[in-house]
Amino acid sequence: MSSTAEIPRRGGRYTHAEAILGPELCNRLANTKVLLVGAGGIGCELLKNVVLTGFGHITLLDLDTIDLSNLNRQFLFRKKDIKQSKAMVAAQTAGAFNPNVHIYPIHANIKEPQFDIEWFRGFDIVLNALDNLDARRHVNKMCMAAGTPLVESGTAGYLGQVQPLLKDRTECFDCVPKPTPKSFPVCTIRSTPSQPLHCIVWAKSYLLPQLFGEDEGGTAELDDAEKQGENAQEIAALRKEALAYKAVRKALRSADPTDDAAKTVFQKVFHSDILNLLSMTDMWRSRAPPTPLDFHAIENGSFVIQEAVKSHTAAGSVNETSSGKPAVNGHLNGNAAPQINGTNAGLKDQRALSLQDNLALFVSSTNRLAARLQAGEETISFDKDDDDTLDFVTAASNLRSAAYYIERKTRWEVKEMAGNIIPAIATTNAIISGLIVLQALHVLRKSYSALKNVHLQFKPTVPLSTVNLCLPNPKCEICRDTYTTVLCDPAKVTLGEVLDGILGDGDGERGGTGRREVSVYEDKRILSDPDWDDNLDRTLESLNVTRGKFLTIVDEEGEWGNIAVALSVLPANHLVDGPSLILPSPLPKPNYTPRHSSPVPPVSRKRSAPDDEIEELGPSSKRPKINGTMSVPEMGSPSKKRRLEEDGLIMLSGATDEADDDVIVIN
Ligand SMILES: Nc1ncnc2c1ncn2[C@@H]1O[C@H](COP(=O)(O)OP(=O)(O)OP(=O)(O)O)[C@@H](O)[C@H]1O
Ligand SMILES: [Zn+2]
Repeated sequence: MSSTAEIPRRGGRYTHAEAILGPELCNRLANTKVLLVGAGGIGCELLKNVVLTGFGHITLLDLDTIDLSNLNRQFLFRKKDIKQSKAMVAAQTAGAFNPNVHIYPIHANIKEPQFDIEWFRGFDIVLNALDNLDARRHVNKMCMAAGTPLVESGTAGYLGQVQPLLKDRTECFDCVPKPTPKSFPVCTIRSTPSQPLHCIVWAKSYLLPQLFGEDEGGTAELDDAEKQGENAQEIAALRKEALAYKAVRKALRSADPTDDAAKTVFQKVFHSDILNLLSMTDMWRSRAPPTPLDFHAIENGSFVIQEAVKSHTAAGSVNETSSGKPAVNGHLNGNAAPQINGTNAGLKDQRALSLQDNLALFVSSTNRLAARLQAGEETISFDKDDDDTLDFVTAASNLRSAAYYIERKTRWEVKEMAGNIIPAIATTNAIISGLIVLQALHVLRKSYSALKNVHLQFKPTVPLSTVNLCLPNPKCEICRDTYTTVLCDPAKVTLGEVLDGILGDGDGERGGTGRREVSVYEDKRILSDPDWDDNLDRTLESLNVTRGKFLTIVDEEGEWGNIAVALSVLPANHLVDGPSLILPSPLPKPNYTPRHSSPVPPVSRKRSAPDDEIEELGPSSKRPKINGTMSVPEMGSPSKKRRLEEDGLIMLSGATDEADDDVIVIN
């Protein structure tokens, strides 16, 4: 990106901007480099704003292509642009609004390795216009590492928020833990659904991936459920059921036209699996047992769903024939009124579907998805804008609902629920985008006291509220780490070389914090600890630690703060026979907080705890949480656990153990 000196901006299109911003900032904007991440609902509005305000160099990044459903609010796109890159089209459309600005569109995922810390350092400010937590957290971490100011934003229906995030001055995005998305116990989803959403989650997140996703073969979800104390017998039955998917997956991938793959799937999931569950009589003592579905009976309209009387049911049994006609004297218990195919008016998607309709939709969508696999698509995952997957989830969830006497949903409702959709409102996006630019201008002016968290709220009399910014959370694992960068060739440099280089000898000219007991992590993977050095002689590349990733060095004694080492590539003009590793200068010096005023040797400290039954450990919150392949208890690294166990100590882990996070009980 060039930083050409621009001609001073006077008059014309900048008259108003100059009057508001003042000549200095107005001119400075011409050379300002801004990164805009996301060209969706907020992104389109925001791009228009930054272009018209006169930000001179705008890099616009988005991974997606334009979809029909974007056109109602992403006004830089037209119908002819569908399937084109959002970043490219948005740049082209908005570029015409102001010929003095340069827009550099990138069609890519912001998490790709080339967008490393050096790349983020190249911007004066980053503006997020994203729609998911994962990408937001990634950009937050990169901005904290690079020291580049970030303005975060989000909208949901009528609500919106803008939050400026500056390293060391304000909270970062991760200083406050975010609520985890709503989840359900595995057994509710897999055996005992009681709400439409349970069946939709089952169809979208379990059945669709089992049939059309990657062949994982693993049952990690069930292992977790077992650990959490869910019904062991039920888990065993579910394991058996999961194994039986192999044959069904094969049928879907076979090109044999005589194969009735959709029927095979139906038989397994709506008949055999339900029969299996019914054999577990204990499960149905206090709840109504589901009804196995019958393909042919539904097809010819003779299938009757009959639920045992529930205490709150108004009268008698609840019956429905598969064509949708009420049978006997029943009406559906709280269900969508049974509708006969085609008789209820309204849009196609909002039509209530009879059992027969759902069966037909199930067969047709399964066949369409199977044809896609056979045409070479390796895996298919849910996308609310992909009609085949939406039809499949609609039909499968409704069939399951029928088996469990649960209200069925229209395709429209399933789309809303499966896509976690809160209707996007263009006006909300427009207001939030305006506020993002106002906050960005405060950042560029360095008017830090003017920075605010701004909320758009559903209160007609006070639509906007502001909150003063908070200081960083001292325990934050993202913005309290000390960041540094090494430039290296990961194919040649070993983990040990980086570690020794970064820690230095502690008192020599190079500085550093010296040799000490540390563990090294890459994201959630542990790569070494004081008692486990097997990886130190391995190259970074062989450990899959490459450009764009971070090595986090954690002091075993919890006295030094974490060092996060960002990996970048050697400069373009680096000599071929030059060193493969360029260390930062000076070396990073994280905060040092001695835990005891008079140092006590670690071993004697452990041994001298006899009558005190409890020993305090360093703050676990400083450690990256581990829940990847190598599972490490939250309270310490594997070596610490090993050492303590050798000393006859037991580490508590798991939610059921009744002890403080930081407590070890002596056996
Ligand atoms: N990791 C990422 N890298 C780059 N762009 C991303 C990333 N994650 C999300 N985005 C982009 O952020 C934008 C968010 O915009 P928005 O919330 O309007 O979503 P949308 O996908 O356009 O609309 P909807 O979800 O309602 O269909 C999208 O264009 C999306 O492609
Ligand atoms: Zn933080």
